[in-house]
Amino acid sequence: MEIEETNIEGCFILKPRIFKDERGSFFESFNQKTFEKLTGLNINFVQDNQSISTRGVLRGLHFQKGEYAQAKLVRVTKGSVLDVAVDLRKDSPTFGKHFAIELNDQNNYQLFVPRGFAHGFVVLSDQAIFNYKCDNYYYKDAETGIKYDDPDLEIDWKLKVSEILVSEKDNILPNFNELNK
Ligand SMILES: Cc1cn([C@H]2C[C@H](O)[C@@H](COP(=O)(O)OP(=O)(O)O[C@H]3O[C@@H](C)C(=O)[C@@H](O)[C@H]3O)O2)c(=O)[nH]c1=O
Repeated sequence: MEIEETNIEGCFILKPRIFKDERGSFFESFNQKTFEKLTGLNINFVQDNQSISTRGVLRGLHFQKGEYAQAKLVRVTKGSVLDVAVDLRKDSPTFGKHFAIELNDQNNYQLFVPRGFAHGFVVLSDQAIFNYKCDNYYYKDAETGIKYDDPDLEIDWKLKVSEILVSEKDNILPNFNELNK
């Protein structure tokens, strides 16, 4: 496993060591000891999630408020997505900036998104299976987010607007500036 810190402090790309042989391939998708050694973090993941989506589906940008905030370790086990993490830490030099990366079933990269971020992804392949670990439980009443096409965030989602499909809930999320009032 190799690790790369992104332009946003605390946000890491994890690149697994993939063993290939005549049968196929193998990699460790999570190893607590390695994760702690490489990130220097002591995170206790308590929930694993999976979603399946078709091309153009955009889930996000989501986060849970206050004490319900979640750090996430995200990856794609089928297909390809553009994954985006937006820094919402008010004291951060990269507040309001985002990091975007293509995660797919070829590179098997994982993105670690700390607490204090909004997170979302759009599916670039016909279908994608998205898997992630969270360090805090889902809590419906704490759910919120930012509208994916927020003008201040300037995220390039790589697809045409007409190709993007969001849930009703995500379509009425507030803008970034409303959040900061
Ligand atoms: C996220 C979540 C949803 N649900 C339920 C609520 C709802 O009925 C159904 C679908 O929920 P959503 O529409 O919120 O699912 P989704 O849009 O996939 O939400 C996820 O998006 C990505 C980008 C994230 O970062 C995640 O943290 C999470 O917010 O699943 C749970 O039971 N547990 C959970 O942890």
